[in-house]
Amino acid sequence: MEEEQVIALPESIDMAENITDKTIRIGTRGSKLALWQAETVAEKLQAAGFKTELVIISTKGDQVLDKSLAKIGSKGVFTEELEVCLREGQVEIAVHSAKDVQSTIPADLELIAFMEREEVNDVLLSFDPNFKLERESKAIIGTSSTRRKAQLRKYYPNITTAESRGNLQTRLRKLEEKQFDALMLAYAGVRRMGYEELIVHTFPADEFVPATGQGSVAVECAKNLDIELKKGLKQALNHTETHVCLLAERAFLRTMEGGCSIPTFALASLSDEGLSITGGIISLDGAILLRETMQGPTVTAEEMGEELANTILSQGGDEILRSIRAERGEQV
Ligand SMILES: NCc1[nH]cc(CCC(=O)O)c1CC(=O)O
Repeated sequence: MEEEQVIALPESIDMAENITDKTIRIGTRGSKLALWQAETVAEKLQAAGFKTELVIISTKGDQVLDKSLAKIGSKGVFTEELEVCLREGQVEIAVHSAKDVQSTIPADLELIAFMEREEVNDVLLSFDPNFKLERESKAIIGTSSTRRKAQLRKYYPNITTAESRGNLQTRLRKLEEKQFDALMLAYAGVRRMGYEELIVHTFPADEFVPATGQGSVAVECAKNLDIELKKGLKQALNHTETHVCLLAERAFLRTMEGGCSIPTFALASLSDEGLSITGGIISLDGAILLRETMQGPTVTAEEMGEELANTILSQGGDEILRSIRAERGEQV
């Protein structure tokens, strides 16, 4: 006897039709790099069947260009206004450079995806193709990052740095105007903007360990967004390997209570043996560098990040943090 054929529509198809009915409004900053990131997210979502719309939102980090980030205050300068829109339901998701996202995000919001990471290195750009960075170089390098300044002071003691806040186009204009000889940036942004031909030096990531999250794009949403929709978005956007690495790095940053204007750094990577994370802190003058590497199974990513931070703090990292905060007149 023939078996009766029951053709049940798989639940997932049903669900997919439902969640893709709604247009996903994507909140983004308006800089060229931010738009590149948001468009990449939109393309991935469209490939998964979603309809998308970009909503451009200006942040304090875009508006205040005459102060370094350390002076504006490190918390959420590039993310706060986007988070307000998530909360008020004006957008379903917000897209950020993972590096710009605070280590602890507000309780009513969550990070649902980290996109596949680009090469993590910092690079130097110059309009002079013969520009060479040597250990004794006396060049002026444009950067406003406390981490990059401190690392330069350690490894290139004769270098001078000059401020270079603003979006990548603004910084390139400053380079063009010869406000400095070379401009230091994350390779990820340079690549995404198509400025690779100006690269004259690539810093090795073991000396110039990047900032937490460098090279990855983070996607944030309100916690109370429809759970099936969240699942669908995560499936379309999240890169599992990058996610694991960022969990470890972000746990490190959270435990260090660093924020983006403190010269901490962390970089995790995956291999057959599991997860490896290198991280630490450097004093502003580059004189004291604390850096450690830990290895372990991927399931312990967050614990490893925390343990690494506690190790660094107990080796004198807490002292470095205290003196940086005291110098800035913050409460210690
Ligand atoms: N804080 C600015 C910022 N946020 C993300 C990037 C670059 C792209 C990335 O790392 O994802 C940059 C510029 C830079 O550091 O050169």
